[in-house]
Amino acid sequence: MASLDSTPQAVPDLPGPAGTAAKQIPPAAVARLTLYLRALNTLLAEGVERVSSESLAEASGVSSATLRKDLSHVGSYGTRGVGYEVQYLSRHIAAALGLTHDWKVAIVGAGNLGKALARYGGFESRGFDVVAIFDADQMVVGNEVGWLRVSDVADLETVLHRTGANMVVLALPASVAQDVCDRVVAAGVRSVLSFAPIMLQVPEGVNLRKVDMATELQILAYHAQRAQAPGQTA
Ligand SMILES: NC(=O)c1ccc[n+]([C@@H]2O[C@H](COP(=O)([O-])OP(=O)(O)OC[C@H]3O[C@@H](n4cnc5c(N)ncnc54)[C@H](O)[C@@H]3O)[C@@H](O)[C@H]2O)c1
Repeated sequence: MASLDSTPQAVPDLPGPAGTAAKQIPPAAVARLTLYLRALNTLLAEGVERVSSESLAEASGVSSATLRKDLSHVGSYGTRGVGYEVQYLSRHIAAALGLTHDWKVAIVGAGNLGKALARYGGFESRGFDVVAIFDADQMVVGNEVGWLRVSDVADLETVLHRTGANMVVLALPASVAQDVCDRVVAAGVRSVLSFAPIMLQVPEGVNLRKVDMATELQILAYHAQRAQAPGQTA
């Protein structure tokens, strides 16, 4: 086990005030940190103050060795025989993931997907405030979605600026996604999540993530048919 020390102190790889980590955390570790954070927040809600690496690893579905290695990226080592202080570690991970930053999310496209996302109540508690939703269809503009009113995409730049949106979700047809993405980027937004089934181009310095459920389903289908094939195990 690595040397163990849970004293709350400044660590070299904690994020700066803008939420940018001084040291790059490997993408797979970033994904697992979100799992640890969820488990820690459940423990916090239950009033648990300390947790062993074994228990936290089990609650997150990883091995304790992986957990300890991942946590070394955020500079939190826990105390041998005592474990991790739940609130301290949760704050550390949230800071490393940039979740102490004030994230304001705008959704472009108020169709089936955009409306469902805007109405989902689970983003706010995870640090994401949905501040605007846009559409181009004048039959949709002005409609209420949750507590928001659909803005005209013609006013995209003005509304992004007024609301301080710093993340944009594209829930648009593929045919218009690149044009809208270009406008979003030109308006100064540096984080874009796209559901549109098309490869988008963004300049360097802009983070683009694509969600493709169809691809995920295809991967599942591949594993399912392999598991069903005679002589194969899952
Ligand atoms: N990746 C995934 O897992 C996944 C899952 C579902 C849908 N999708 C994709 O997400 C997108 C949205 O799906 P949906 O079911 O909500 O479609 P939808 O047709 O219900 O909604 C699209 C909305 O975009 C609006 N729109 C069109 N052009 C626009 C523009 N220039 N500016 C602003 N708004 C504009 C339309 O008026 C419409 O309201 C589609 O591209 C779909 O293929 C992806």
